Order: sequence, then structure tokens, then C-alpha cells
Amino acid sequence: NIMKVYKEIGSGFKKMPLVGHTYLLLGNDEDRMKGFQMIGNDAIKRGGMSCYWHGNRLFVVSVDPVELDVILKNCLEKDDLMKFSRILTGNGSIFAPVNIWHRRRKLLNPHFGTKNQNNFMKTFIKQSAVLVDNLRKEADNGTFSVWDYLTAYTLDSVCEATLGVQMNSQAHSNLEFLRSFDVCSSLGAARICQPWLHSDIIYHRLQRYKTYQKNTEYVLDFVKQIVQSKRRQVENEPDSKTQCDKQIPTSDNGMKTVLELLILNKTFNDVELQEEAFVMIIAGTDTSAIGISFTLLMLARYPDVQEKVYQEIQELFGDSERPPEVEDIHRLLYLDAVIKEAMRLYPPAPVIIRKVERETKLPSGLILPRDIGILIPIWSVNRNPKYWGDDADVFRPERFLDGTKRHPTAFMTFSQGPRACLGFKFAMNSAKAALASILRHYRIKPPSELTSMSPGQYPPIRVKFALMTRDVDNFRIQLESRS
Ligand code: HEM
Repeated sequence: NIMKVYKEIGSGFKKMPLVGHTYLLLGNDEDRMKGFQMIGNDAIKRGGMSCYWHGNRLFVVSVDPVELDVILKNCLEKDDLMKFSRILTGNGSIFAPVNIWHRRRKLLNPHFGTKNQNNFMKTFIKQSAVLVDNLRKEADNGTFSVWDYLTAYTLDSVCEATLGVQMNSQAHSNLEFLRSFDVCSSLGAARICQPWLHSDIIYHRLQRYKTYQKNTEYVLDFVKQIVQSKRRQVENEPDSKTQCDKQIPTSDNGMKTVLELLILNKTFNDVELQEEAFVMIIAGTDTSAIGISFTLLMLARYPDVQEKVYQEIQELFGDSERPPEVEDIHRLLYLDAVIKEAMRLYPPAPVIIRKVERETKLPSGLILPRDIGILIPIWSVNRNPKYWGDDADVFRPERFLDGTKRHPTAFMTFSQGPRACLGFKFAMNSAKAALASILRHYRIKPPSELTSMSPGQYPPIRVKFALMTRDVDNFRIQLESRS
């Protein structure tokens, strides 16, 4: 049946003995990203679907929202390749097998509902003020990478809002955890893409395994400490607010942080708590920082768009120094469209993979047999001209405001279906709060080497694949003080 699918859909690339199409992903992280873009483009060219052989395993590649809707509703299992990510996340909900995922998702869902978003927003507003303060030393001071500032902002926000823990990494530039996680992501991505590294017998002999192991131990131990101290606090002082909790806003409906909720549920052991805490941190920190960083790059490259966002902010605040309120952030509709457009073109998660557990019939009539893999190049779905038009590759935030009716799955940045991103609203609000604060105080400019060029001459942004989408140049910009 699998060969029948291959014959029916086909591929624009030559299949090589043993390695299949994996030669497309050879090289460094930037080459791998180009490989995924080529695989996605092939599916666009072939009308929405193509095939990709990962060694001897066949993946159907889909960039068509109509087919994806059915796939994402019916194929909830993550592909076996994600077992390499499970070394870090264990059975944490993001890569967990469906039977484990289902119960955990049900428990987590209410915490990310609309009611609790306003509480999260208070955290974002508070952390954004620290971010703007920290950026002061870079303003009017030439080109710099904004990456560390933003990961510290998103790490502090995620840990405070979902775990009830004050990390203070913005204050102390304590980013060891994120550096180690970066190493694990990059090595993990390389291993997933290269089937000859899948065997433990081979991999464990390589020097890079020792590096991977050292960094894995560090990040897992870090999360273990957080969970253990939070468990002690919750269990020993059930009625009093703990040191960590003191500054955490509690909602009118008495909602707890995710970690407290799981501890009080009492059916989670320490390992399971660590898995979910870890998922919150890794699912929420780099992804959000990447989304904000690419938006900043776009604002630097498109001064007209930046001016429009600034005018929207000015309409709310004028020249007053008043701190933003939750309602202010909700009113920033143009900024909302700008962030979505930046994350359409540069989705933080460029690819996801699923596995077919039960034979599934697609709207096109194609039958996906059991055990076949599904590769969803989000990058290419978001740029599919059939759904986004001939200017699909152009940054044009107005497309999210002009009332055009579009298939909801055409925008895949946060995925769709029962396993879509749990933190979609969380991430959007966090990005809006941070960007509104930054733009209120600073003008964003491109790095110095671009300032002599007109925007039309800027070279394309170079991207790489480290499980997530990253800028090869590490998000360099300049800031100019507004006052
Ligand atoms: C710009 C920021 C973000 C992007 C682009 C993003 C994107 C994604 C994507 C593509 C998935 C995979 C969905 C799938 O397999 O179909 C996912 C899953 C997930 N995300 Fe996000 N995410 C972001 C931020 C966040 C934040 C802030 C949190 C939590 C605080 C979060 C929590 C999760 C969780 C728990 C899952 C697993 C869902 C499940 O399997 O049920 N994400 N996200």
C-alpha cells in the first residue's frame, strides 16, 4: 500500500538507494532548512502533495489546507522520529503518545482558556517593562543581537505565568539553561534528519553524543530543581502564598499555574511533573522569542509598517508615560496583523511530523495507509500561492485585515486540530506586549551593513533549521531612542 501511495503521488526528486531523499537534508543547519523548503516547494508544484523518503520510510508531504484539515483531525500520533526529542521531553504532552497525551491535554486546556489570558497579560506587561529597560544600553549604540534579551523575556514570562516561578533571567542574564537547550536542539535536529545517526550503537560512540548528554543532563536537572521546590512549597504551605507565588497574579476564578494544578491533581509523580514543566518551558520560550525577533526584523526592513504600528500605539498612549493596561494590548489590531504576517513568513516551527495510526481517506480520495509518515512543512503551507496569492512571499500585514476569506488551515504557524498549539493566545499576547513596549520607546533599524541600501536592495534573511527556524545572523538590529 505504501508503494501504491508513492506511485500515485510521486516526487520531484530522485530516490537514492538506502538514503532515499535524505541527501536533501545534508550539510549544516542552513542547508537543512533549504532542504525542507525544497521539499515543501515540490509539494506546492505537484498540486499540494508529494512524497519524501527518509531512508526506507515514506512520508507524504502535504501543503494543502483542505487535506491537512483531515490529517490533523485524524492523525494525532507524532511520528516515531520524534523519539529523539522524547529523550528530553519524555512523555510531556508535546511529543507524547496519544494515550498519554489525551489526559494531559484535557487537564491543561482550561488553564490556557480566554479567562486566564488576562492574568498572563499582567505578567507580560511587567516583564516587558524590564525588557525595555534592559534594551536601553543598546539604544543609539550600533548593531546588536536582540536574541538574548528576548529569550530572557520569554523565559521569565513563561516560568512566571505557567510554573509560578520567578526566574529573573532578565535581571541576571542567566541563560545557561537556554544555551544548553540550544545545543540539544541543534544536535537533535541533525540526528533526526540523518537516518545513519539513528542507531544508538553508532551515535553513542560519537563525540557529539557526549556533548548532547552533558547538555541534556543540565537542562533536565534544572527543571527537576524547579519542580521539586515548587512541590515542596505547594504541599507544605497549601494555604499561604509562597515566595515564588507572591508576585503571580491569581485570577478571579481562582485559577492556579499549570504546575500547581498538576501538583494538586495528585496523580502526577515527580517525573511526570518534570515532563510537563519542561514542555511549558521549551514549547513557550524559544518559539515566542523567534516570533518576536522575526517581527522586529520585518519592522526594521519595512519602516512604513513600523510607522503605522507606532501610530496605533500613539493613539492609545499619546505622550503619556502611563504603563499599558490589559485592554490596551487587546486594542492593537494592526500590531496583531503584523506579528501574524511575520510568523506566516517565518514560522518558528518550520516543520511538524505525524504518523498515520488508522487508514485515513483524504478529500482528494487518496487513502493514507497505516504506519505511513506525514511531513507538514509549515513554512511552505504558509507560502502556498494557491491560498495566499501570487504575492505569497511578500510581507503584507494588511492581508490579515482586509476581510479576505481564507481556509483557516492556510495559516499553519500554530498548527490546527486537537493537537494544535496550546499556547497560541499566550504567545500572541506575549509578543504584542513586548513589541508595543519596545516600539513605544525605540525606533527599530536594520543592522549597520544594510543602512546604506534602500529597503528594496536588502538581501533575503538567511534562515537555518535547529528544530525551530532561526536567523543565521542571530537577529541583529539597531535601536534608536524615540525621546
Ligand atoms: C510563537 C510561539 C509559538 C508557536 C509558533 C508555537 C507553535 C506550535 C506548534 C507548531 C505546535 C505543534 C502542533 C502540532 O503538532 O500540530 C505546538 C504545540 C504546543 N505548543 Fe506551541 N507554539 C508557540 C508558543 C507556545 C507557548 C507560549 C506555549 C505555552 C506556554 C506553547 C505550548 C504548546 C504545547 C503544550 C504544545 C503541544 C500541544 C499538544 O500536543 O497537545 N506553545 N506549538
